[in-house]
Amino acid sequence: MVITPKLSDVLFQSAQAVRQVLAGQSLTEALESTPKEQKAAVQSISFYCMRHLATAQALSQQLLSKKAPNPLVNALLLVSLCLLTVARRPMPEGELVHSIPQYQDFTIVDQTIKATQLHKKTAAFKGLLNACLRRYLREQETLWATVQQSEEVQFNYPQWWINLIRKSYPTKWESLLKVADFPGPLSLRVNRRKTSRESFSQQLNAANISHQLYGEDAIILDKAVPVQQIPGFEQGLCAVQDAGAQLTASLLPLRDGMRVLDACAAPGGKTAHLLERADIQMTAIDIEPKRLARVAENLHHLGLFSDKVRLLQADAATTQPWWDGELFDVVMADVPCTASGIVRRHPDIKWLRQEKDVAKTAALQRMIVKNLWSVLKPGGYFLYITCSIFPQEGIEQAAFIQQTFSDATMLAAPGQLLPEITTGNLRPLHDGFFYALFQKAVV
Ligand SMILES: C[S@@+](CC[C@H](N)C(=O)[O-])C[C@H]1O[C@@H](n2cnc3c(N)ncnc32)[C@H](O)[C@@H]1O
Repeated sequence: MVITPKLSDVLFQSAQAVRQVLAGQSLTEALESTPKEQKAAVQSISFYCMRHLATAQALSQQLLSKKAPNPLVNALLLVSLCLLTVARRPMPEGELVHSIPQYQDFTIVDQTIKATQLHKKTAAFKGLLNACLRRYLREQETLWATVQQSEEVQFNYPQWWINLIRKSYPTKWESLLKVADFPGPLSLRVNRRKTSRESFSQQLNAANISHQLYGEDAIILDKAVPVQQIPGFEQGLCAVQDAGAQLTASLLPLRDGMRVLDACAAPGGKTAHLLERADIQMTAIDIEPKRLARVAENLHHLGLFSDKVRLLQADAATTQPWWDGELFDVVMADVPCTASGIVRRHPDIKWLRQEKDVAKTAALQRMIVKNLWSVLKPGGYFLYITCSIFPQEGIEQAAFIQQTFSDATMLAAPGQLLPEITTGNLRPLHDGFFYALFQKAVV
């Protein structure tokens, strides 16, 4: 029997998650403490709030004469305002309903007031929230017109981010920003070790899951379904991975027996893809032990773990103490970045990043690259990857690599991959990535 959680409980838990993101935690981490039976509903509402946070914040400022009395009251008001404004937003072409349910206005207000009773920090402010929400319903046209003056509200990004994208992409900045309004499609990578893409595609057809093929190994579902409904998912026939992230394996000239270093591996999507494609000696490192544990889990699940795989918790910016002194044929540097290319899947990133993080992250990327170049064999391949669309982390880093290493030759690679909206389709097939491939000269 499916138990539908009470909306008041869901609103309260969503407010808890939003409050945690506003305090600096990622939404994924914040949702870890959500009760299981409320998880799906809370996830859908809190993700929606992250997509439309600037609008809700601007409306809330109009409604409150001063700062919210505490962060939880603030978050509950933001969540309610997000839900009250669902009907005003456009939907992707061909979709009849939003990814979150639409409730009647009076239901949202009533359930928000009930939610205030769930915590002592909100209970005393029932009257305040009631007054704000009722005023929103009375004056929404005027309030909406006022807040819409701001670019932050129009695009639901911090102003520095809007400015940076406009400066970097003067002809397509608006569509690049709008990409984050809707979740990305569910994309799968077919595990070549267990099945072929053709046979897997037939299994999906038999299960009435419509889809399209992309690149060499990807399958993009026309409509997302829970992964448990995907045939063979539990058996590791496929894994969830954005189609843009799957270009990695096609770019590298992998051959059996090669020594490959995946220098920033967790959670292991690209590690797994390379292991599906060739019998390589894989060293996968990551600085975060908790994230590294997920690489192991994912490789086991997909049947890719063997004595040819070494997983090490290590810092890619130094060779001490993890490197055994033997050079690698291939180094893959999927470096830590702002993740500005994947905001439609992680909309909390827009609010967690700060302008200063761009330069800080770019500096770390350079340290990592400098170190990793030293462990690459002459004649070996070096693939630099980020899931960012900021040029400081992409094209400018590729130029840095060329200038810094006189023995680096740049080979053909996609460069900046943008999640572009094509005519009418608000859901690009892949996220934003940057790929640059180099070969080290043989001296
Ligand atoms: C973009 S993610 C990698 C995604 C992964 N390649 C995949 O396809 O699943 C970047 C990773 O770099 C790790 N990281 C950050 N700083 C690092 C460092 N100094 N050394 C090694 N790993 C680092 C992070 O913990 C994170 O898991």
